[in-house]
Amino acid sequence: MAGMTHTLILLRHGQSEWNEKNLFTGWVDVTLTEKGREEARNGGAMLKESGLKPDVLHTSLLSRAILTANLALEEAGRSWIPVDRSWRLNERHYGALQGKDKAQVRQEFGEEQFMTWRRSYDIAPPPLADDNEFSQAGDERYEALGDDAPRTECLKDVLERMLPYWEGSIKEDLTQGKTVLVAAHGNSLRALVKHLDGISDDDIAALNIPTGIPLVYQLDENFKPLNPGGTYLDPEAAAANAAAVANQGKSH
Ligand SMILES: O=C(O)[C@@H](CO)OP(=O)(O)O
Repeated sequence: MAGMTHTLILLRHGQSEWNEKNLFTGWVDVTLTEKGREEARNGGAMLKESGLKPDVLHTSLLSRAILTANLALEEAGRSWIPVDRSWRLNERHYGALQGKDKAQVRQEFGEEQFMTWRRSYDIAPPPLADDNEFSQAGDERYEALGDDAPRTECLKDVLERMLPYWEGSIKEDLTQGKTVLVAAHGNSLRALVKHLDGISDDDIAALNIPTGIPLVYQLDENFKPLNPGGTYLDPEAAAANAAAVANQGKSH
């Protein structure tokens, strides 16, 4: 339909137990802290207040995104909407860094290596061994992936595995005129935002997504943002929270 616009809402999960402890998380399935639950409910209240009404939800297979979406939608009075979940929306697999303290990694390997692992576009941490306590090998939710299940990922890998889901399931819902809510993770959402806004491989390093604050995109008929960068429903809180994410590993 000519002139058709689409509404896409991105929501990063609220604070997780490992965000609080400052540990690299990736595919480890940790739950939300009480603060994270509160952030999720606040995000839902912001949605309600804005008048935006998600018609369909897409989440990763990780509990922190699922729980965040559930709490936010309950608050917004829309728990009933249909849901689609995919590993393609999962957080970046953090390889051998999963379970490690960010400040300790920074201290041991230095600022440059730490930031290369955290924010470079195409350099992944070393792979995580299958017998590591934080490995997902053998986790039934990834059974269908077989040997293709990642053991580490860089942001480029995340973008490449996320795109088919964006191009397929999400665009399909948007094309049907549905308001789509995507509840996912810091790095899977960075990948999606990079794609939507055409951010360069270098510039994406500086972009951080805050927890629990809905980021709304209005897209034109070619899925190009009419509001580049999207619009946070609470821009002030989003800026402060994103700065805190950027500085993780620098304290304690
Ligand atoms: O640990 C992780 O999985 C991510 C998100 O919490 O961290 P970072 O912001 O360092 O990429």
